[in-house]
Amino acid sequence: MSPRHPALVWLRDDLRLADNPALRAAVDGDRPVVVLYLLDEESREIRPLGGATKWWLHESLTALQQRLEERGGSLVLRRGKAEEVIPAVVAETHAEAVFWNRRYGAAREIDARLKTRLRDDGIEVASFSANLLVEPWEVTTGQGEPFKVFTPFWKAAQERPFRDAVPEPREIEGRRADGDRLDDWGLLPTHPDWAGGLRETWEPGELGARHRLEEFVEDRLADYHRRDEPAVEATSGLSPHLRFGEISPIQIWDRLHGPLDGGALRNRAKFLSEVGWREFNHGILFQQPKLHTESYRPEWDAFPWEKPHNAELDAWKQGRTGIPLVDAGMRELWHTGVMHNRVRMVTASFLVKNLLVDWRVGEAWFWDTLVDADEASNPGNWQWVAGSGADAAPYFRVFNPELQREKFDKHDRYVKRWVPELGTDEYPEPIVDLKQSRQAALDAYQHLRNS
Ligand SMILES: Cc1cc2nc3c(=O)[nH]c(=O)nc-3n(C[C@H](O)[C@H](O)[C@H](O)COP(=O)(O)OP(=O)(O)OC[C@H]3O[C@@H](n4cnc5c(N)ncnc54)[C@H](O)[C@@H]3O)c2cc1C
Repeated sequence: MSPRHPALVWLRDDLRLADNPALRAAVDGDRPVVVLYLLDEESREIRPLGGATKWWLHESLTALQQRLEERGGSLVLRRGKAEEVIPAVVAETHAEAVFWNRRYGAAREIDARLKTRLRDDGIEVASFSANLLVEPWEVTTGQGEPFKVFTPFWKAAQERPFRDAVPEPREIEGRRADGDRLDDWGLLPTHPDWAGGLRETWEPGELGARHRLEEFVEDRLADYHRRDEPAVEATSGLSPHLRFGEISPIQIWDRLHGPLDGGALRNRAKFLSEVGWREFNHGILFQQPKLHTESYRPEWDAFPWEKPHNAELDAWKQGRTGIPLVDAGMRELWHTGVMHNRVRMVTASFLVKNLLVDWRVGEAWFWDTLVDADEASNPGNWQWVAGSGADAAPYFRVFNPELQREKFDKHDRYVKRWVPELGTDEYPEPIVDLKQSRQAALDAYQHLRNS
């Protein structure tokens, strides 16, 4: 009998066994399966991971490796340029098929080129919808154009039929191949090890994602109407799990349409609409793959940003601006790898509007420090705050961090958690006058409109 040739499953932002259409297709094909994760920091279309997402990736791959092994599979780790490594692994393993789940940023150009090349070599290649509820090209206006405004987008998206979740394989006929040792990739910080707060906060991996979803639905969804209050634990904390595809939005959707009690049921639509913003941002990324470098609305590239003042920028990054809500948020980010959504808006607005720093500078800091940093939602939201994005907040809407604090953290519970020295001599004076800097921002905006 001739040897059976394997199928290669190339995992990217889909580090899960359940509802993984590419993995499922390979297992169902009655062939041995090589499961590969490739760390590509070299291809032009790839944006290398920041420090916090590298930490997460290490932990998530460790968890995935274990789950694959429990089912008879294994995880092959390779590093390098996708267009060199994938054909090399195909050749080494004599794979006759390659499967992957789609991505939506600039890297899809790599996928398109590889698909053509492998097919030319006689390899079966298939890509799957896995990480969004609907494919961006399926949700269009009556004129067939992509949506630029969230509300009609989300309405149209929900009218589309969603795919069914696919079951997790119970057994995998794994085929081994040469690969790297995860520890040799150096994804974890060492000197200094700044990841203590991340370890305290998170359980990366598919099982962690499932626990988080279940715990949210059972304990916190009923409070989701208080999601804007940073001291209340009312949101899901699912963003990094979604970022790495440890859980799919279809799994979330299905769970939210399963058993729910009254309070949770009342908040379901609002919660799902936030998941809808993730879809919307991916649609925007699909239209504009250079979302982190170019303004979605090109006229914004003429905005007169100030050259960042190093001392001010450091104060912002380190949470020493003398503006309590901004400082609390920036410290939460450094410690936990996330920041509450409302506080993200406030800290971003402060940088872009009160300090007049180009949104790209803040986006890059978040990219390095957020565990949920993703190519669509990070630049999409920064551009939303700056005013240059799709369905963006108008530029003249400058968040007043003191009013936001009064409204959403009335008793300073959140601020005091992160800024315990508030009210003592140790706490710095504000680095800018909020009123004057707001006016300077409005003047700069007027300049853009007149130009
Ligand atoms: C300046 C700025 C930068 C941001 N950068 C990111 C980022 O890199 N990655 C990221 O996932 N989110 C980003 N967000 C959006 C949002 O802050 C986080 O998704 C949210 O705080 C995650 O917490 P949660 O999972 O508890 O959210 P929940 O309220 O429980 O929401 C559920 C899910 O919906 C999605 N979601 C919620 N709000 C948004 C939003 N505004 N845009 C897109 N998706 C959303 C997330 O996947 C989230 O996990 C950013 C927001 C701002 C203002």
